Amino acid sequence: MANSDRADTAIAFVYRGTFVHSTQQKALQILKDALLGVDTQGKIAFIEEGKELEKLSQTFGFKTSDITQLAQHEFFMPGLVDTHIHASQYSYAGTALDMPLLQWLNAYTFPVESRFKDLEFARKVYTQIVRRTLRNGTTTACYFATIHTEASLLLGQIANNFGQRALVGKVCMDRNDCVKHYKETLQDSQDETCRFLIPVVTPRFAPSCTGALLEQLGEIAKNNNLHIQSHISETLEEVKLVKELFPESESYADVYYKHNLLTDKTVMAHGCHLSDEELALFRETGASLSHCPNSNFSLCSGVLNVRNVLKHKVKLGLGTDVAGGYSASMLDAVRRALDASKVLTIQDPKYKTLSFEEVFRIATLGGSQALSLDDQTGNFEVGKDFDALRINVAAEGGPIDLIQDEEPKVGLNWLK
Ligand SMILES: Nc1nc2[nH]cnc2c(=O)[nH]1
Ligand SMILES: [Zn+2]
Repeated sequence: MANSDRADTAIAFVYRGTFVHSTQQKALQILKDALLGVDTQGKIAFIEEGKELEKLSQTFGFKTSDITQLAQHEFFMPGLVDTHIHASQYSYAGTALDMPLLQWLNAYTFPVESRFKDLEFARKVYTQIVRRTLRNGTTTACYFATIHTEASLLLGQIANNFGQRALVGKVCMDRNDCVKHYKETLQDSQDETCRFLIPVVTPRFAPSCTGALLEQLGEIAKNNNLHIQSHISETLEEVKLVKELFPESESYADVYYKHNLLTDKTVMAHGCHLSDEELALFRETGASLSHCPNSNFSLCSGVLNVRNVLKHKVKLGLGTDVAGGYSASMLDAVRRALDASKVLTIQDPKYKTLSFEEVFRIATLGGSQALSLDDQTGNFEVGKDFDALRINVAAEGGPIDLIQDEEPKVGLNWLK
């Protein structure tokens, strides 16, 4: 839209100062002394250099006295996007990390998740996780809830009340031999997914679902153009199990592909052990991956080769994967993603370690692309929602000690 068209929309806020974000071309762009206007719909009306003030105030009809000036040590950045987090597992985050995935699910996860039929318990945990992630700077989250529809709806309501952009999945699973009461019938899973208002179609992962359920979920997603989320190739043991359960499929990715669950609105967590052929299938279908390094280390699952994912041009976001990941902070996910990349460099010195700038992009713009929300959020482009964090690196009592007379640097320490 041209500025002259945008001028028709009333401006609600104008900010002047430093803006830090990512674009397709630049992993990290720092715009100093920029002017950003937000219209009454919360959308970015303009972002231009400060020297354009006169022209902008005439075009958009705001007074210079209306401008909010950021302080020297403040900047705006896009809200962080957590592309994979189990809201229902928050109550035991930071504990129970002494087993690999399949045993961990049976020993800790399923018993806790089965408690979410109790709406008061659900309200308590879901309120805490939404509050906590917002405090950590997560403005968009793609949540797994549990198999309980009412509690899953409650999570959506709580996120909405707190102003967090949330995709919420009622977990679907009609196969669970370990905690026998924590599963649904095929019919219930299908009916309850349809009853759920803004669902992300959420088969837990292939081992928890019969082929018949995967088929139904693929149909529901297709007929309603819905987002889809699940897990894939997190551990080698899981990959082997999927081979046994779905012998007719060529690969783990093929199981989802055959059931219409790999689409351009699909986000799959982990993918540590995907082959190049499977990555090519992701690229072809437009499906994306959520990299969850804290979880991958904590459950000893594997190390995702992010360079290879990017080389295959597969959309990629970051996830905390609470409670496989022990931290609900996306800043932690950024740090762990860098650690994971360094592990690969230690193993093979020719491996090009990810830069901080690249991981910043994956945590913001990459996440919004992975969730197919990049027309609304992810960076400061005109027409997108103004979805931002105002960072003050010199905040009273904050975690950073500034060295005087130095230019503020953008690094890993701006959020705690
Ligand atoms: N990390 C993780 N992996 C899974 N695979 C299937 N379910 C889960 C889960 O709850 N957490
Ligand atoms: Zn997960």
